[in-house]
Amino acid sequence: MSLLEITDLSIEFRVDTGTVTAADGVSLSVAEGETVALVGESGSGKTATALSVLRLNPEPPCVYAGGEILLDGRDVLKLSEKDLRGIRGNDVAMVFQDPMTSLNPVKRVGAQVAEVVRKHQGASRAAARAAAVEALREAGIPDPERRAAQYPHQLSGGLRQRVMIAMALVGRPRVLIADEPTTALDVTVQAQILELLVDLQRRHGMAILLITHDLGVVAEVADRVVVLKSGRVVETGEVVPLFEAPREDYTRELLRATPKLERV
Ligand SMILES: Nc1ncnc2c1ncn2[C@@H]1O[C@H](COP(=O)(O)OP(=O)(O)OP(=O)(O)O)[C@@H](O)[C@H]1O
Repeated sequence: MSLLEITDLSIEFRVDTGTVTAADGVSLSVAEGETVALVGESGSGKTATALSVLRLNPEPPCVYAGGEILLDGRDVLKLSEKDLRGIRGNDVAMVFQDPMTSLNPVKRVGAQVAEVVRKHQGASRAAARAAAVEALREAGIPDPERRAAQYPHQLSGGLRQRVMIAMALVGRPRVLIADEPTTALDVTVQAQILELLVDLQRRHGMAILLITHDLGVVAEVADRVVVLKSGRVVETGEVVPLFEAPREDYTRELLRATPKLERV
């Protein structure tokens, strides 16, 4: 059994104007050390599906109308809020598109990472600060001591994303969910962040669920791909064979929108 096994998942948002079905019988799995990409056009249900792994869709209006999400054999949909708190950041961590909205603008980044260290390891203030600098170094931030003393706005977008990755990895998660982690960055920096994720995965053997609309990114880093359309999986398979011979017109359309595909 894979580390993460989503089976027949249905997610609904029950809003004033009616019910929006964000996932309609989605099944996918991610094994240890594997990267699975979730692709699809805007509104296809990628983020709602990914957030459901940590039960982070707001309930209400979100209702999990069916299916299961097994994390190491435990169904996330049946867990108490207390158990979920134990999973978030420990077993499963997330990295989002825009680090500026997740980082506190008036706190030095080192202190923000140290806070996460203290939460996970209960370390002393000094030990947490040292561990934070190490985490920043591991995330490929040059001169991490100096950077730790800076505020988010003093860092480039790429460095801010590295800070977020450092924070996500402090709890040594077994699953990392990366939702459009490079979309806000320019192309060169995108490639560096993807390389960092691949490198960290090799070192720690994490399972990565990567949400992106960019099939170029998928071609570079993913092992398998799951194609979503209107909340349904229309096609799934290993990246290279699927990209070479997509079965569905929808996948072909997505591929046509991608200028060039390369693998690192
Ligand atoms: N909190 C919410 N309340 C109401 N509807 C929601 C909520 N979150 C998502 N939805 C709806 O669920 C559907 C799927 O949205 P989701 O964000 O998962 O798509 P996506 O594939 O991630 O799109 P994008 O690439 O634009 O982020 C959409 O119709 C969206 O409007």
